[in-house]
Order: sequence, then C-alpha cells, then structure tokens
Amino acid sequence: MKVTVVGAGNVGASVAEYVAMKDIANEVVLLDIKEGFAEGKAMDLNQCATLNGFNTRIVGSTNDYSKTAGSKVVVITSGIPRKPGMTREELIGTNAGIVKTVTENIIKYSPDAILVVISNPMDTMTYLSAKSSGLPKNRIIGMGGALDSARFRYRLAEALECNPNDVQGVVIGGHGDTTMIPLTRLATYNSTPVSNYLSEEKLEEVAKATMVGGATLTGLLGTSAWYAPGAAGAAVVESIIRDQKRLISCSVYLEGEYGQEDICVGVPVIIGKDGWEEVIDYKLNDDEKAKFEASCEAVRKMNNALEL
Ligand SMILES: NC(=O)c1ccc[n+]([C@@H]2O[C@H](COP(=O)([O-])OP(=O)(O)OC[C@H]3O[C@@H](n4cnc5c(N)ncnc54)[C@H](O)[C@@H]3O)[C@@H](O)[C@H]2O)c1
Ligand SMILES: O=C(O)C[C@H](O)C(=O)O
Repeated sequence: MKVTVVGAGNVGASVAEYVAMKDIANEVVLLDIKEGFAEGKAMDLNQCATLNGFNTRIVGSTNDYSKTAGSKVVVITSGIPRKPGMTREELIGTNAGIVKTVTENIIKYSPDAILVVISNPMDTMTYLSAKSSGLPKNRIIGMGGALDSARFRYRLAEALECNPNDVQGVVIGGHGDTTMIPLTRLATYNSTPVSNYLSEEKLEEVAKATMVGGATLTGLLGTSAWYAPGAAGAAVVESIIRDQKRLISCSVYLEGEYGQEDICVGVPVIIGKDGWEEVIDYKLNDDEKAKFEASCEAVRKMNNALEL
C-alpha cells in the first residue's frame, strides 16, 4: 500500500512520520517542490525505522510525480502556512494555485487515489480539489474537524481536570477561527453530558479557546502547528487504509445533507477503504443549525473567490 504526502514541510513530514509509526503502508512518498528537501526528510525519517520499530519505506521526491504512481491515499499539505495575526483565509491567493496544480498532477499518476486535503483555507481547498479533479465526491476528504475535535477534547479535559480519552466532543462547520462549531451540547465525559460538571460560562470559554486553537499556536510558534495536524491527518489515513469506519468530522462535498448543497464543509462522516462513506445526522437544534448555516455562508463566500 502506497501513501503519498505532498509538501514535506512541517505538517507533511509529521503526517509521514505518524503514518510510518502506525506501520500501515509499505511505502510513503514525500514530494516537495524545494530541491532535495523531501529526499532529506525521507532519509531522516527512514533512520528512525530501527529506533521506532517500523518497516515503512519513505521515499523523497523533488516534484517527480512518477514516484507517486499507484498511491491509495494522497495527502495534500503543500502551500504556505499563516503567520501570527493572519487568518487562514488570507492564504487563498497563494495556495489555490498550488493545490490545483498538485491535484491535477496527482490524479495523472494515481487516478484511483483518495485525496486528503490539509492545505488552508482547507474547506475551500477541498472544494477546489473536488471541482478540479472531477473525482467521485467520496474520494475527496478535507482534514480539519479531526484536529479541531481533538483540540476541543483537550480543552474540555483541561476544564474537567480529567483524562482526555474519557471525553467525547465534536467540532463541525468550517475550519476557520470564526466558522468552526464546537458542539458543547453533545459533548460527554464518559457518556454523561459535560454540562453536568461545567457551567455555561466555562463551556463558552472552552468553545472559544477551541475555535482560536490554531491562531493561539501560530502566535506562540511564529508559524502554524504541525504535531496535532500531522496526527489528525494520519488518523484519517489510517481509517481509510485499515477500513476502520471511524466516525470523524471531515470536510466533504454536500448534496443536501445538513441542508447544504455544492459546498465542502465539516460534518461527521464514516471513513473507510472507499473514502467517506456516509454523513451522520447529529440532529442539530435550532441554535446549532443557525451557526452551521452562517458558517457555510462564510465558506461559500471564500469559494466564490476561486477561479474554477
Ligand atoms: N487543515 C488543517 O487542519 C491544517 C493544519 C495545519 C496546517 N495546515 C495548512 O497546511 C499547509 C502546510 O503547512 P506547513 O506548516 O506544513 O507549511 P510548511 O511551509 O512547513 O510546508 C509547506 C511545504 O509545501 C511545499 N510546497 C509549496 N508549493 C508546493 C508545490 N507546488 N508542490 C509541492 N510542494 C510545495 C513547500 O516547499 C513546503 O515545504 C498550510 O497551508 C497550513 O495552513 C492545515
Ligand atoms: O491555524 C492554522 O493556520 C493551521 C491549522 O489550520 C491549525 O488549525 O492548526
């Protein structure tokens, strides 16, 4: 099984590392436009094999797509990250061209691949990939909700002072500072509503911290985060390769689900060997529905800036 990761920068290398550590692919191809960069990252990662006990071969490629041929999954991380003070949406001018070209090159060599889009602004880049590739909708998955939900669970566990693995929580909507929707009403601490333990004000605080999770890290790091984004990307890849049928919030092309058409936005989906298989209806209440609609309007506005 071959997995390709386009962009060997912070997030791409992190996805490659986590995929290798999971030992779910024989080969991971890391491709970057910067001369020798992907080869260097691949060599460094290969030298972890005996230390971390994996048997995945990592191959570096400077823009040679023939090396990516026959990939089962392709993760797109190529593009610029934001700097402190910027929004993800400001990246569209540079990243749209990159994501479009990369998508076209990838499907020339791997027409049956499932694409996992990570580059920002992620929902719009996923929509662009869907439109420019012409691939069946189930084979285009935007990764954002997996990361945002992990951050939500971390913030909830911090507030509850508990083990994060005992907390369930999902973020839907756009992957933007103001568009994501942490579903606090549905979050649980080992099957009991978190509202049993946390006040409305505390839950509001948790939701706000979740929404600006990426911006907070960008402020601290000077560039955007990569460990949790890499782990979230690898979790999506694992669910595809192992056909795990995990229920993960991902940005997918909607045709009526959640009342939306012709948009890629975060909703809970089942992820398996054929890509995303089914959207699960969380039965949003009126307030959540209104937030979801506003989120979709903002994403749609971004999509309108694309030259398709
Ligand atoms: N969806 C998410 O949850 C999420 C999370 C983190 C980061 N991101 C986004 O992922 C992207 C990458 O972030 P990063 O921190 O890895 O940035 P980075 O600068 O470390 O790496 C990006 C890499 O892409 C490469 N690249 C640029 N154009 C290319 C092309 N045409 N073909 C191949 N490679 C190309 C660059 O050379 C660079 O090595 C950014 O857009 C960032 O905003 C999204
Ligand atoms: O915050 C960013 O710009 C990167 C990414 O989308 C994240 O949420 O970490």
